[in-house]
Amino acid sequence: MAVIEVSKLHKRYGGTVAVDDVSFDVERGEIFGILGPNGAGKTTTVECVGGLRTPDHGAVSVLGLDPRRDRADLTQRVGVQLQQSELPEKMKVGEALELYSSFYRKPADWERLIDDLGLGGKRDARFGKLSGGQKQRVSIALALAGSPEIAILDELTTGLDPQARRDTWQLIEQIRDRGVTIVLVTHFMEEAERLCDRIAVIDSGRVAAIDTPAGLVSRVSPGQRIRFRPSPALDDRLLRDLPEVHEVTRSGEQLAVSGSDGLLQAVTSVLARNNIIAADLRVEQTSLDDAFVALTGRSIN
Ligand SMILES: Nc1ncnc2c1ncn2[C@@H]1O[C@H](COP(=O)(O)OP(=O)(O)OP(=O)(O)O)[C@@H](O)[C@H]1O
Repeated sequence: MAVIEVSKLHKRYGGTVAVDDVSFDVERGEIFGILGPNGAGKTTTVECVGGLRTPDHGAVSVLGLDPRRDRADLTQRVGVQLQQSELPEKMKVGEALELYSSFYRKPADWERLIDDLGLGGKRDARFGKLSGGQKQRVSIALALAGSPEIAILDELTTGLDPQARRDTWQLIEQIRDRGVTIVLVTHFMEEAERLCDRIAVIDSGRVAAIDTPAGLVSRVSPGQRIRFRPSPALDDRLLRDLPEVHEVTRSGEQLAVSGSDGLLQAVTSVLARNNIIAADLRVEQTSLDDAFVALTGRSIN
């Protein structure tokens, strides 16, 4: 059952069209990713979903409610953690959670929440003294303070080190396991691939595709890519002439050869016949990065 329905959403700021005819549905219980580069319109989209912005056109329904008209009801049922949510530096973690919980009709047990989020020892710590990862945990805790059915999390792991990012991913999975539907805005491929059940790829305000991570990857022509350093150096034409080879690119001494199934065998046979050793040989499968490039014509970064 869809808990969020967005249809032909459109929003412009002066001369900039930020969101251009965006449509998608989010099913109950899933982690739905909104993936795109900076400026793609992701934040504007989720702000419209959360009732924080008014679309110019289009329809948004969240748990059957209109986010603008029914804002008071919606805030009781949808937790929003937006980019750069900052608390006063001197505020203590426990004070912030207690205050936020008081806004809700059915608040979560905030003491348990801070324990669950690994912040038990930080209850009396001031927000300004926390690490980046701890601040993110507090902002997740605040988004969950009202026991929401849906949590909207925007660029949650930007600025975190790889370990803190992985810890945050685990947390998000735990939150989903409790039955909360999650909308996750991100520009990290790995994050989207690891966490999301489905992803809307957004570029320049438009939806380029919506699918599971595996479904997005399978839209790109299936094939293989191999990388190696030929020793001695090799004339690229030997490889380009093979029917299995689509493309040969060179970066310094390293060659990247992409092509269809059977590529590895065809290339290694040519190398063996010509007494060429393939040093540092790696075989790569098509990734979400490749899918993104194929869908949008450019890399996310
Ligand atoms: N309040 C605003 N006033 C004017 N332009 C805005 C405003 N907010 C966003 N924009 C512009 O709208 C476009 C979409 O911005 P938005 O923040 O929604 O994208 P995003 O995908 O979330 O990017 P980021 O990841 O950098 O936040 C950008 O070109 C941005 O500069």
